This record gives sequence, structure tokens and C-alpha cells, in this order.
Amino acid sequence: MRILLLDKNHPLITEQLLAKNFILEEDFYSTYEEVLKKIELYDGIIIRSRIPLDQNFLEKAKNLKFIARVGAGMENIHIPTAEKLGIQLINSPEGNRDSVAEHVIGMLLIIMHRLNIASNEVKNGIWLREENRGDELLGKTIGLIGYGNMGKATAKRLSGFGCKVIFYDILPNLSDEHAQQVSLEELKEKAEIISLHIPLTSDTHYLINDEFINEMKNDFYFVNTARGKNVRTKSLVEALKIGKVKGACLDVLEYEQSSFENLDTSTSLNKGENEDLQYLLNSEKVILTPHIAGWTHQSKEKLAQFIVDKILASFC
Ligand SMILES: O=C(O)[C@H](O)COP(=O)(O)O
Repeated sequence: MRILLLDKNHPLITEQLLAKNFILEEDFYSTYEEVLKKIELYDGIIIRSRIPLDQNFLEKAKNLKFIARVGAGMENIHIPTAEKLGIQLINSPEGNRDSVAEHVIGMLLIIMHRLNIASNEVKNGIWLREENRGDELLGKTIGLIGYGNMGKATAKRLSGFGCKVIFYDILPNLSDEHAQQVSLEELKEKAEIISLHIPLTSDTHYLINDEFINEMKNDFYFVNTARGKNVRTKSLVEALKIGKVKGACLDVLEYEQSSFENLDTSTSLNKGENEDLQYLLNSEKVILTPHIAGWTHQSKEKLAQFIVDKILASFC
């Protein structure tokens, strides 16, 4: 099989597939149009998120048998077309679920115990104790939205902190020893912290909006390690301003965009003229990280190994 690799990944992918006699071609620099011209030559394609595999692209990929997405999110693939054409879709959320889960816990502890604020103050010669009283995770009801790989890994860790973990998912009967499945209404009624673990689809675009926030009974902390466009930033900023959202931990932003210039990041931040983004950048109630929740040294290797194993299981 002839396979095109469009993004940089852990070298074990090439090493292990070459050892199984796959023919590989790395192309990290071509544009969408350049790849389009030659895509019919390949049986498989291995990607992250640099190039959008839209309907037009997939229809030109006459010989494509699989698309392997090294990672979880598949919003850059036009899934209905891939399914219609019988192209197998493979991803590897098992590889970065632990990294994401630890990142969620890390961000929550930072915001709830005011670690970022207090540390900055001490470094600037300010010693305030009463103002820096924090909130404990122990005993809090946490509502996870989405209970796939990331949601489950997060629930497992949160239950160890003595939290009550509830979750909403479109698939039924997913409750386990770490978390209890509830309706979205019950989640909005009970949760004191919300964390998103859903893909970006037309149904989940702007899921967190004015209506969702207004329907939350409690003031709440909010964590997003899923996709920026799951949240209408304007609604989040308004809620932060009035205190309905007590703190926000955001690893992804609505203003994030694909970056062709920097292969190592593959996305960048479109700052533009944007008051809401300025608020997030300047607010003490907000922690921001550059889409690195699933981005550890260990997850890089695990993401690659899960993808290779799945390709070999289907095509070897
Ligand atoms: O979907 C994922 O697995 C993560 O968000 C990482 O995505 P990336 O491969 O675009 O960095």
C-alpha cells in the first residue's frame, strides 16, 4: 500500500510501517492544492489537522482506503463523504486521553486554588492570604459533557479527588464506577464545574452559549480542552463578567486557526481586533494554554503507536 504522511509525527510510524513493507511518502510542506493534484496515487493517508480533507478532496482520492488521524478530533475530515466512498476512518484518542485528563486536573487546581494569581503576587512582593482563599475540588459535583476516551480518563482522576462526577453523552448506558450518566437538564441543575470532552460537529458548535449558561443553576467553573468552537466566546465572557462563570480554563479558543507556516504547532491564534479575546487574555479569572492538553512527550508516542496498531490490524 502506498501511504502519504501529511503531518509531522513520532518517527515510530514510519519505522514500523516500512518494516511491514508499506510504501511511505512524507510531504509536510505542500499546500492543499498541491496535495489535491496527487492524492489519487495513494491508498492511505496519515494526518493530524493541517490539511482539511473536505468533500472535494475526498472525491479526488480515487484509491484511498483509509484516513488515519493521529489524534482524536476529526473535524477536518468530511465524514459523510468518507463513509459514502467506503474510506475507513481511524483515529487514536486512546493516545492522548491521559494527557488531557491530567491537564484538566492541573488547570482546575490552578484556578480553584488561585495558584497562578498568588504566585505572581508573591513574585511581585505582594503577600495576601485572605484574598487568596481557594475552593476545594473535594465534594464538588463535576459535569462532564462527553464520555468517550477523554471524559472517562478525566472522571477516573476526579473521582480520586473525592468529586461527584456526572456526565451527559448522546450514547446511552455509559455509567461506570467513576461517574453517573444524567440528562443535560440534570447536569445543568447539579454541576458546579463543567468540562467539555466532545468532538466539534454541527450539533456541538456553540453548545456553550447564552441559553446553556442561563440554564445552569449554580455559578460554575468551566474547562474546555475539546474545541474552541464548542463555545460561543461572547457568551462565556459575559458570564465571566457577571460572575456566573467563576473561572475558565481554556486550552482551545474559538479564534484558533490551522497554521501552514509552523509545522510543529499546526494551529495558531488569530488575534485580530477582538474585545472578547482581549478580555480572556487579560482576566485573572482565566487560564489559557495553547492547545497542549493532549501534547505530552508520552502522548506523542502513544498516539503514533495506537495509529500504527490500528492500521496494521486492518491492512496487514
Ligand atoms: O484532537 C486531538 O487529538 C488534539 O486536539 C490534538 O490535535 P492536533 O493533532 O491538531 O494537535
